[in-house]
Amino acid sequence: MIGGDLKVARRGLMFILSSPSGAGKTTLAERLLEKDDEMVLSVSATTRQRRPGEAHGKDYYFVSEEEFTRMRDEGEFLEWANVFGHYYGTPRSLVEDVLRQGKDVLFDIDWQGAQQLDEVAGEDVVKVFILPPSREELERRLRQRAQDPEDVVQRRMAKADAEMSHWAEYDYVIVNYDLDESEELLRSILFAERLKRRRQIGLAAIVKEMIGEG
Ligand SMILES: Nc1nc2c(ncn2[C@@H]2O[C@H](COP(=O)(O)OP(=O)(O)O)[C@@H](O)[C@H]2O)c(=O)[nH]1
Ligand SMILES: Nc1ncnc2c1ncn2[C@@H]1O[C@H](COP(=O)(O)OP(=O)(O)O)[C@@H](O)[C@H]1O
Repeated sequence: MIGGDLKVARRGLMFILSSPSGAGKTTLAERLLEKDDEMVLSVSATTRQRRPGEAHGKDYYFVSEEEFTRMRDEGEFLEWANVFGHYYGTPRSLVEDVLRQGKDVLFDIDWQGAQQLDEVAGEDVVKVFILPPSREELERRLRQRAQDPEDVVQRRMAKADAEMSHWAEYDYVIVNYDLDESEELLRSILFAERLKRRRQIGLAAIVKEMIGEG
């Protein structure tokens, strides 16, 4: 809901975060979700291995290639892509349920997923690209995270340029220098997008009553 005592319903939005691996999108997504009860994370299916500390059904649905293929062929994904040699897909059911409630869905997906969602749900999609301050800092963060073996870190750094080359397809870009600052910037984008006139439902009738038009 929006505003103080004035309760205006709204259309839920599809809030997409993309970035090269290590730039900070997962951390920022978690911070956004912690403090916002009108937003739900879209949990993707993936064939990549679970990292230490990751939980099935929370961070991802970790599935076999066979299961992923079955889900894809049965149309269970809103979008899917092969990223860094593994499959990732967005299950359709949760997204549709959350949007129907007028709540927002947060997506941590790559540029391929963002393109596909844009095609199917354009005006409900808001896309934010997170850039690292530099390649050196990106590599430092990937290593500091210590969730990937050396060969994976190298592969993800090699792919970073290709990922970042899609920055101009996004509505907003945040250079993630400082986490606290980036979190506030991201939240300000979200709040502004929620207040867009075309996302608020029933305003015409409310204003009409307020200004006493016959
Ligand atoms: N298209 C698409 N990309 C996804 C999905 N889930 C995760 N990704 C992307 O896949 C890439 C790898 O994700 P992950 O293995 O968690 O590594 P991370 O980027 O280091 O967090 C990232 O760019 C994610 O945004 C999905 O459902 N669809
Ligand atoms: N602004 C920042 N300054 C320093 N470290 C950061 C910043 N943003 C993220 N990190 C750290 O960088 C690592 C990668 O962040 P993560 O959210 O996993 O990136 P991604 O999901 O984009 O791969 C994590 O250890 C995270 O705590």
